[in-house]
Amino acid sequence: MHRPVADPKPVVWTIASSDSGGGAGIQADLHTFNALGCHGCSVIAAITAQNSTDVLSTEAVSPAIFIAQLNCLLNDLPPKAIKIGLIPDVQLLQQLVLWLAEHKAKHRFSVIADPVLSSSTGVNFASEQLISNWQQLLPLLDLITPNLPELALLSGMPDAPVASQALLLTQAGAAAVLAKGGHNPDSTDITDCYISDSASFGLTQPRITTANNHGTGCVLSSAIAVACAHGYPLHDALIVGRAYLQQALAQGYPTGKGAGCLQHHSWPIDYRYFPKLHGPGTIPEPLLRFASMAAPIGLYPIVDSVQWLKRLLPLEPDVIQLRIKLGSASEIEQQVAQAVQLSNDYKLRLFINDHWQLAIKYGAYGVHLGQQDLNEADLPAIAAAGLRLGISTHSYAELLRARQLGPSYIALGHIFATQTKQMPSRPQGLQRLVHYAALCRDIPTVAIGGIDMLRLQAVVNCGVDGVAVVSAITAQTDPEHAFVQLKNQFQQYKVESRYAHNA
Ligand SMILES: Cc1ncc(COP(=O)(O)OP(=O)(O)O)c(N)n1
Ligand SMILES: Cc1nc(C(=O)O)sc1CCOP(=O)(O)O
Ligand SMILES: [Mg+2]
Repeated sequence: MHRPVADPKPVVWTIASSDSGGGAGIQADLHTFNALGCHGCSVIAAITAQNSTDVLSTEAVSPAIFIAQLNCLLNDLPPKAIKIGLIPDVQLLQQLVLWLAEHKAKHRFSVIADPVLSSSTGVNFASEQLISNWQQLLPLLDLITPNLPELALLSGMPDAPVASQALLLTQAGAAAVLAKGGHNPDSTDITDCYISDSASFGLTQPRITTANNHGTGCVLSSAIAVACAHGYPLHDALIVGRAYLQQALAQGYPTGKGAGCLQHHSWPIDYRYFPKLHGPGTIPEPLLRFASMAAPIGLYPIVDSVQWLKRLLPLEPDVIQLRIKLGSASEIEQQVAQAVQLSNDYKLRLFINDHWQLAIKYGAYGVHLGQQDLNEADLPAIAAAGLRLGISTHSYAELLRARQLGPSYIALGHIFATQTKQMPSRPQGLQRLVHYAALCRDIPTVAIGGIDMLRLQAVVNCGVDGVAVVSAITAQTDPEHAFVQLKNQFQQYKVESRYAHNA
């Protein structure tokens, strides 16, 4: 008998200590790995006798068994990512620095470290020597996630602004720092501050006031490590980590007499749990209102000339886009003017790609803009003119930025490899499409990139409202026939997928 071959689960390690109370440490890390679809392995540095109120005692393992765990796992279960947590022993931390220096480059795993220098129950694990060892670890880390007291200990500049302290850790070798703002008692929101060589931004969420908060740092760093192991870029891993933590906190439960635990659940898809991004090109909340799409998007052909519009408009596309990349300014203007006139004649919804001034001037139904285009466009003018706005996205970070602008639809790309355009990002694939579409339940979505008749049903089943295609129509020997087939199949798959969801 043949069994279906499942995709292998990425392997993630936690190098940390046991929390006998089950809410933090190795125990919380393994729950997080499992809930987010990874296989967890553990390298135990110490055993703590701990309950919900106190850490009563801590005993580190011997260096021999510490190294034996690392080496035996590396031989058989090499990690895609490693999370480092509490290592309350100078000798073990020194061993770890040497071990990572020897193996990290060759095995190319990500290392995310939560420098647990004190427990939430008030126990201080930090000695001068331990802090100095953490400083030696910095150049081996892809990300370090200190809270504010830990950041102060590691930077040695407790009175400097958070961003300056975080910058100091990057100058000492950490590839990136997420300074967690939860210990700032004055705010109803929590803002974490991210700094790397190439970027800095903030992630803000409402503070969840709860006594069930034991292990938050462990869970956040573990969730970030998992998202890295699944291949998400670090920016997106931070977003997934924050959303997972917020969801787990919102559903936390009491245990003993002290702090309760977080509820481990599943991949976060509820927009409520996702952070707001602050940084260049972002606004925290929609300040503009773009007109809505009025009717579902459906099959969405993208063409590069008025000639193509003349061929397809009589076939009544649900929505269509004119995407011109070549020609002089006056040629482009002429094409846009004719295209809008044609779309009015057929009473069909036409989006103009990139050329938002011309779209406003000639009164198109909408404008489609990419992330780069957004930096140059006058969004208030587009909204004031009553045009719809579609925005391209290729990651969680871009998706949150787009959502915060309140557009009429969000494009999710590129799902599969495409020959039509050079893409700087990797294909997203269907699993990510499911997550992105679920995060946009209240706003129409369009999948784009490498979609053809064979892939249409799988894409529709991911829950998108529309599917945008270029070559599946324009590169076919009979484009009109291809369009009609795609449109009909789209409708049929949509009905079937709705039926399947309701069954
Ligand atoms: C529906 C839809 N999705 C994505 C794009 C791509 O827009 P952008 O990222 O601005 O890239 P260019 O199309 O300008 O090359 C799109 N046009 N339409
Ligand atoms: C124009 C464009 N934008 C993309 C994005 O992901 O933003 S993918 C893409 C090309 C889509 O062409 P085809 O259907 O031939 O693969
Ligand atoms: Mg563009």
